[in-house]
Amino acid sequence: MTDLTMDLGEDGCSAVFPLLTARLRIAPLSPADHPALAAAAPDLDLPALRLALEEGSALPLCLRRADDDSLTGLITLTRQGGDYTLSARIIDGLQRQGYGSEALRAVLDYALLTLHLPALSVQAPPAAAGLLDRLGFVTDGATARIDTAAVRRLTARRMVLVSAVVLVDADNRILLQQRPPGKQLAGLWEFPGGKVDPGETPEQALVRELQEELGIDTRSSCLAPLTFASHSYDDFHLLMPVYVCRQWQGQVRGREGQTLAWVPVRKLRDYPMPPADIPLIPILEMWF
Ligand SMILES: Nc1nc2c([nH]c(=O)n2[C@@H]2O[C@H](COP(=O)(O)OP(=O)(O)OP(=O)(O)O)[C@@H](O)[C@H]2O)c(=O)[nH]1
Ligand SMILES: [Mg+2]
Repeated sequence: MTDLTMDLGEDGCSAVFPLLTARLRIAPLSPADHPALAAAAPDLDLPALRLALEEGSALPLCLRRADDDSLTGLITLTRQGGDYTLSARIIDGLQRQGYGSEALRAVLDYALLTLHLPALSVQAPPAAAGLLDRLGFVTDGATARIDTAAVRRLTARRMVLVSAVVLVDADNRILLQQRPPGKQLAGLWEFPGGKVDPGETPEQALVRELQEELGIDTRSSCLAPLTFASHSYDDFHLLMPVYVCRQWQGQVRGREGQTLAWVPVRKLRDYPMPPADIPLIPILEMWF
């Protein structure tokens, strides 16, 4: 039998949570969630959920929007004997916006491929049949069930290699650029860089991208490996080597219409970044 809360430390922290999706942060229910949940879903028995969480027999996961932290829903994994069930609740007024499937993909991935639960079942109202079918559930009467193989098929993603660079100026500030409207993750602040083309090394890709995006010249020898990001987006897995560069020629300018900002490392958290970049912040805080 699996302790559903095994990834939670004594302080409720964990290396796994929050699970991040394109729009959501998914984290175990905490007392700070109670007021919003009680207001949005008064029928939920919050004390019982907290007790089950403390006993390790249930893992209630709160869904909050990453941009404004507003409550979106609750997904609960429950152990009953040797069986594991799932229930999902999207707050009234927020249904049919894709939050359910976005969150369920991440939670199924976590439950079956990280916690290694063998299978999960869900009480399936007829209205959810289409969604559950798309996710890979097999319906039998009022119950739908999904197993590890189906979740692997659901979450299989192509690997995309992207090189990025932390450009550091003489005042130890770091260059961020804002993703322009119309692109994926528009409005978020990222490190310059881009996809590695076939036949290119990650360093060659960066030298090219820095010229295309910022109009500056540098060389592979000026790019020192710093760290990497590895993150599953809904439709691909991003693997992103991150370099640091302090030497280049030319004046940095946004050649693709993007807004630029030179940011002292202590201010990085003021700039909303793509989920893949969040784990990079403490590393930069340590180094700069
Ligand atoms: N450059 C860059 N890309 C990032 C970062 N973080 C992150 O998730 N990505 C993701 O990596 C993917 C590729 O980046 P990109 O859009 O810059 O690729 P690109 O320059 O080749 O652009 P293009 O495909 O529009 O020609 C995007 O989905 C982007 O959201 C980051 O810090 N820098
Ligand atoms: Mg780019």
